[in-house]
Amino acid sequence: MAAYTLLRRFAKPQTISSLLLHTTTPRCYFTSFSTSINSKTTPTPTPPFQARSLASQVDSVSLFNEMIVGNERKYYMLGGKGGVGKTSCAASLAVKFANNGHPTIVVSTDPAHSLSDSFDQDLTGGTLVPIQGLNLPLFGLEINPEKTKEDFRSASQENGGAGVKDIMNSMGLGMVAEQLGELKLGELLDTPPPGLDEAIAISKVMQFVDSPEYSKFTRIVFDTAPTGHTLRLLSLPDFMDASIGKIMKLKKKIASATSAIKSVFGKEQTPPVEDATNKLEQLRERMGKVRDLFRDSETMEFVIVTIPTVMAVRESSRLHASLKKENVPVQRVIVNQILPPSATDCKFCSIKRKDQMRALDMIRKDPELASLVVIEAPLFDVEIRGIPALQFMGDMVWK
Ligand SMILES: Nc1ncnc2c1ncn2[C@@H]1O[C@H](COP(=O)(O)OP(=O)(O)OP(=O)(O)O)[C@@H](O)[C@H]1O
Repeated sequence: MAAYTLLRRFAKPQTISSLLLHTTTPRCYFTSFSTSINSKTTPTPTPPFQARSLASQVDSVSLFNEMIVGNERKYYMLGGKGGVGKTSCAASLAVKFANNGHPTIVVSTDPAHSLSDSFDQDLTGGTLVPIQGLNLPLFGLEINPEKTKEDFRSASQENGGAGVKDIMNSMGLGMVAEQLGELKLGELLDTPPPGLDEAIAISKVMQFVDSPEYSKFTRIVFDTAPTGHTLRLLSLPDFMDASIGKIMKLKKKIASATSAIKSVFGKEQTPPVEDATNKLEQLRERMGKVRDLFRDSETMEFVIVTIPTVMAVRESSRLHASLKKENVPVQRVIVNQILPPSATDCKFCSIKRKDQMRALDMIRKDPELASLVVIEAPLFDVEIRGIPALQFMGDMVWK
C-alpha cells in the first residue's frame, strides 16, 4: 500500500486554524487542504510549519518578498528528480507571482507535461493560454517540441534539405552536395540527440519572450523535465553551437552555390538555401541567449526541488554540482512533502518523519547543498490540483 494511502488511513487531518491553536497537541496530523476547502475558509496565509533556512547567514534570501521585488523580468526554473513536485511548486509560484501583481507565464519544458493536470485546465497546443479562474495576467504554455521540430524540419526540407542536394548534384556541384550530406541536416532533425527537444522548446520560449507582444510579462516560471533532461539541456547550447557551427562554416559555399543556381533558374525559382542557413543561425542565436540566460544571476534563478529521501537528496546534490559547473545561479532548495511532527498514536508516521529528518540532516551536511536556503514544504492531505489547491500550496511554500 502506498505510503500516502497509509498516511491517509492513520492520520487525522485538521484545519489549519486548529493546527495553529493546538500545535503542541501530541497527535498525528498533516497539512489539510481538504478540510480547509470543505469548511469553506480561505486558506490561512500563516502556515503551521515555517519554511526554515538551514543556512542562517542567508536567511533573508528565503523571503518570498525578495522574489517579487522589481518590475524587470526575472526567470525562475524549477527542476529536480521525477515526481518530487516540480510542477506543483512551479505552478504555485506562478499563481503567487500573479497574485502579487506580476504578469506571469508558467512554461512546461517537460515533454511529459503535467502543467495542464496541475492547473486542471487545457494548456496544450504550444501557445500561451490564459489561466482561468484567477482573473489575473497569468498564462500557461506547454511547449510542444514535436510540433516545433516538425515545423523546422519541413521548412528545411522545403528550402534547403534533400531537395537542394538533388538540385546541386544536377548542377554539377557535387562537392557542395557532399558537404551538405556530411552535415546530416536531415539526420540532425530526424534523430535528434537527447535533449534537443528541450533545447528547441526553450529557443521557442525565447522567441515568445523576446517579442514586444510579451514584454509585459515580468516573471517567467519554467517547469522543467526531470534532472537528466535538464542537465542535458544545460550542456546543450555548447553542443548545438558546435553542430550548427559546422553548418555555418559552409554558409559561404552554400551562398555561392545559391548564386550559381540563381544564374540558371532565375530568382523566382531559386531554392532559398539561405533561408535554411538563416533559420539555423537564428536557432544558434536563440541557443546563445538561453546559455546567457542560464548564467545571469540578476535575472535567473534555478530552484532545486527535492523530497526528504536519501536518494532524492543525493540526486539533488549531483544536480547542484552540475549547475555550479555550468555557472547556473542557485540559491534555494525546496524540500517537499515533509510530514509534520508525528504523535504517539501513529507509529508509521513517526518512523517516516524520523527517516525524513535524517534526509534533511543530510542536506545540512552535504557539501553541495549546505549553502542553499532550505524551504520546507509540507505534505498535503490531497493531491495538489486546480487553482484553489495551488493557491493554498503557494501560501505554504512561498513565504
Ligand atoms: N506537498 C505535496 N503534498 C501532497 N501532494 C503533493 C505535494 N507536492 C506534489 N504533490 C503531488 O505529487 C504528484 C507529483 O507532483 P508533480 O507533478 O508536481 O511532480 P513533478 O516533479 O513535476 O513530476 P514529474 O517529474 O513527473 O513531472 C502530484 O499528484 C501532486 O499533486
